[in-house]
Amino acid sequence: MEVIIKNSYQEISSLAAGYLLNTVKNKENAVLGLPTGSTPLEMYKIVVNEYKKNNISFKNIKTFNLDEYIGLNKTDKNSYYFFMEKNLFSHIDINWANINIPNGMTSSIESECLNYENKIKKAGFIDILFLGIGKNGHIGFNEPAEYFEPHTHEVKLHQNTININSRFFNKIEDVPKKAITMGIKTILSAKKIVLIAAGSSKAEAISKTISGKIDPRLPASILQLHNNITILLDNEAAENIKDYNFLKVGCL
Ligand SMILES: O=P(O)(O)OC[C@H]1O[C@](O)(CO)[C@@H](O)[C@@H]1O
Repeated sequence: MEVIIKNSYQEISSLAAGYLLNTVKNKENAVLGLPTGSTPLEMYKIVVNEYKKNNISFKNIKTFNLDEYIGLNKTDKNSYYFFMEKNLFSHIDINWANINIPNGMTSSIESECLNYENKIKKAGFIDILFLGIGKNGHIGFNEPAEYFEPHTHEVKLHQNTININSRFFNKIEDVPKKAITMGIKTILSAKKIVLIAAGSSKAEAISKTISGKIDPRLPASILQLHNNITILLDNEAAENIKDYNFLKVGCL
């Protein structure tokens, strides 16, 4: 695990954007795994700005999003499809046929999940996957559980995730109770993972992710098994890390 700690959210967002842009520059048909949530917002802003300034093309890039709520239309301002369109896809020259986000309005969740897995496999797996992390250690929408769900699946959201995400909705009752998410094996099959976390609310989950026991009750802890992962933290998200001498730490 490579852990990089910077002073600010802005700095880690620039680093994350750099990983994304370099991947696109170096491999014109790269496959990107993309997150939603508040954390990657600045990364997307930087990517869009750089795209406008430089000669970068996303024409042959394929993307797979981590998750989507069940029951929200693409046009719903809280759907992750809408989020991605607003914050990234409508600003770049990506081919819309290359965008993949689980369909939360499908009539068959089982076949949607299976198709999603097959599409990732057919694309040659994800070259670089960006992750946020929930306060409870969730990645994508893989909530704390008794076991790791390997593949893309339907998940029942935990009440604390519903509470936290209710800030985006008019009222808590409007927050969907279920979602479709990539599974843990799907996530680990990415060739490179970049996890971004900012703020002290993530500090406990981050210290357990980095040096806690690998435990499905803290889903991100499984990332210890990935052989090419970079964790980008601001000082606050890093404040609970006690002993990282065994890690390759870049602290600038
Ligand atoms: O970046 P935020 O808004 O703190 O969200 C953290 C996590 O929560 C989710 O948005 C889902 O609740 C994830 O997609 C994200 O990784």
